[in-house]
Amino acid sequence: MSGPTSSFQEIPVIDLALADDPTSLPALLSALRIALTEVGFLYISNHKVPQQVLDSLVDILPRLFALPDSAKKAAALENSKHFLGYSGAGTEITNGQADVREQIEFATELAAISDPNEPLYEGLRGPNQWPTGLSELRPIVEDYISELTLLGERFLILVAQALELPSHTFESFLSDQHRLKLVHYPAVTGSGQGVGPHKDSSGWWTFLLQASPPSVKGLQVLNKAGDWIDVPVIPGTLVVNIGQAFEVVTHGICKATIHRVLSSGDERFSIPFFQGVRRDLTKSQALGTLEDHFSNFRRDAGLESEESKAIDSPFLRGKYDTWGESQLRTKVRSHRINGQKFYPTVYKQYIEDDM
Ligand SMILES: O=C(O)CCC(=O)C(=O)O
Ligand SMILES: [Fe+2]
Repeated sequence: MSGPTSSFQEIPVIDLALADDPTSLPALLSALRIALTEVGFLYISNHKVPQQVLDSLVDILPRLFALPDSAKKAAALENSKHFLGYSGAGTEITNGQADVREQIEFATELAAISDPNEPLYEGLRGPNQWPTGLSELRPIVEDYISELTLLGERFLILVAQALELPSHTFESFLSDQHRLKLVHYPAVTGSGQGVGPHKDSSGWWTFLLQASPPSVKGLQVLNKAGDWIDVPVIPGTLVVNIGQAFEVVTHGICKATIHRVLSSGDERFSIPFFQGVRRDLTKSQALGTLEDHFSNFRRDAGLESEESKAIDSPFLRGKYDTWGESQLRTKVRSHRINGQKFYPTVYKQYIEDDM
């Protein structure tokens, strides 16, 4: 199995304030490098996202999910060609089992493309849908997406430096569209699958705000020994993890680590932001751009080659050459009603193509 690269027992906390002083920056970069290459999951503190932007979104979640069904269904994801909107508990399957969570997916606000000459995957672009009866939500979500977009860009500069690359190396991979999910795990009796074990497939990096008090547990990550390690809420931090495209571009040096959420008797809220990869990125660009750097890196770091090289990615395994098409296939497979309705020419092929 390709997974995390070491048997870590806890998730490192990286203090981004160390980047503000050239004398403390090296300590940050070396801690970040270990987190990236040996764990694949980290917390960041002092991330500079304004507290009011975080609080406003966290505070509105209970009211949002308590809206009547009709208000949520006004934004139903199944009506969106762009896979944006509300989906109810049990409609998403991870690892062959239904996830017990309801969620609303938003993205950077973009106009839909109507040019039939554009690739089909450009259908992923498009406007958000908003539930009715909660007009405060839109500015709060839009501010949050703007701030997280900036944080993501700042963070990628540090990641490049930690991996001994020019500071702006990773910018050229970024999409104009990032995605944000507001997630509600209802309380269950006993324990259940909030979301099953998975690697994040939809983005470059994930920045997750755990939006419940520290007493509420649920998120866990898998280490190499096969143990599930808790990722408790640490106030003032965001959890950061690697998405599959980043694993591909770094030739497996940075792993997209497997994680899951267990439901419990406490309801739980969370807010993952998925930094997007440009849809026209091809496999050869993804693999070729930094190939020499990462093969030297592996040798210099003394990493065991076969293990760190094994990359488990549907993007690489699949027959579709662009990130956009591989994303569209993933979305169609998880939201089949949308697939049938909006992508009838490829629906059957994507569903039957198990790779
Ligand atoms: O709810 C969480 O803490 C994690 C959610 C997650 O892993 C995902 O939606 O990809
Ligand atoms: Fe995830």
